[in-house]
Amino acid sequence: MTNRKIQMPREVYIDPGIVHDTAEICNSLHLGNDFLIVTGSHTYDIGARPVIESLEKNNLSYDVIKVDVASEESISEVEELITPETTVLGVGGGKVIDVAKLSSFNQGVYFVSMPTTASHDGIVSPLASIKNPNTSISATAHSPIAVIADSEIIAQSPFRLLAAGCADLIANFTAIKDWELAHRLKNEAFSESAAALSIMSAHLITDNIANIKPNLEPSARIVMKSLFSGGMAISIAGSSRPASGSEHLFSHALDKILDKPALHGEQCGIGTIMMMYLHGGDWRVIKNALESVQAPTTAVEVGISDEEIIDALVMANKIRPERYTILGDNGVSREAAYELAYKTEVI
Ligand SMILES: NC(=O)C1=CN([C@@H]2O[C@H](COP(=O)(O)OP(=O)(O)OC[C@H]3O[C@@H](n4cnc5c(N)ncnc54)[C@H](O)[C@@H]3O)[C@@H](O)[C@H]2O)C=CC1
Ligand SMILES: O=C(CO)COP(=O)(O)O
Ligand SMILES: [Zn+2]
Repeated sequence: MTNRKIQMPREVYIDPGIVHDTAEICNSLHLGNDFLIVTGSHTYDIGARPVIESLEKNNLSYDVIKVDVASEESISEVEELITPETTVLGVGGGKVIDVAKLSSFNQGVYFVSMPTTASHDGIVSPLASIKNPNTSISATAHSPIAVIADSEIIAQSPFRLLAAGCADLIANFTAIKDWELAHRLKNEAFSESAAALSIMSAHLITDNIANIKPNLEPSARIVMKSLFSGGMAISIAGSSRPASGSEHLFSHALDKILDKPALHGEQCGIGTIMMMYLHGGDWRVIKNALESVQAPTTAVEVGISDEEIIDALVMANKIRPERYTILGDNGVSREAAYELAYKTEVI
């Protein structure tokens, strides 16, 4: 069977306090009695505790594992705890959700996505970004059976994380330009509906910038809804193409170079400014939008040196050679990379 399927979550909840209804929601979906909570060291108290309370109140059994990196190793550790009866609950940031998503997919069991913040657009997507020492892959996994996003928990998460989520969405503007280019130059399959949904998701942020503020539930809801529709675009495309282009390759390159990378969305946002310049678009509009949501736009703000920015720009086209972007087959020269970062005020 070669037909491509589009997967979507069956139920999506974006509500304040919804985490306390985890057991009721799982019961209504007939997800059984055995749960594995995949969470992180920070997110255990914030997100996993109320989940545990809900499961215990309803006499559902559970196990807990904490993971902090999205690597093959953490996926194997989680898989060891999964039985055919397990439903995996991924409670945390992007890395936790990717590990929960891929380990449950590998073991053929259901997965519920429970974000504790709105920092990335993988919350509902069927793909998992996995990093190993030499590779950064976008692995095929599955969509969550349900998304339970507690907008109160998300609103109280550090605003830097929400700003990163906005930047990950603003990156869609250059990701779509790259995808269109690959379609025209390399005949790569292109989905009009996925592209339109991706751009609409980015506009949900740029059109609502004045309403995205710290510690406000309605703000968290706007960001979460935009990440949801951005994730749907990835589902329709069946690849991260609508949300990941040259700006993401730059971010993946930084992840390889840096001991302590900045947030995924922050790096992608800075990459979007520079890639919009390369596309001949209005990079200042991107910079202003990022500034308005308090996302960083310069290397200094994220503690990255000029040299590391240049290294990442030069390395970016080699990260996923099969993903054609404005960086072309040969990438940018060191001199051009310097000009690019300098002219866009990144360095
Ligand atoms: N599967 C996909 O389609 C996508 C995957 N990604 C991946 O997601 C990852 C990036 O996700 P991030 O969430 O930025 O990184 P992350 O998972 O490392 O989380 C960032 C930090 O936020 C903390 N955090 C989460 N919720 C919190 C809360 N409520 N209060 C305080 N701290 C909280 C975490 O503990 C962590 O220290 C990357 O690995 C990226 O490649 C990003 C976009 C799409
Ligand atoms: O981060 C993503 C979309 O925002 C997914 O990207 P990658 O496929 O490049 O890992
Ligand atoms: Zn991203």
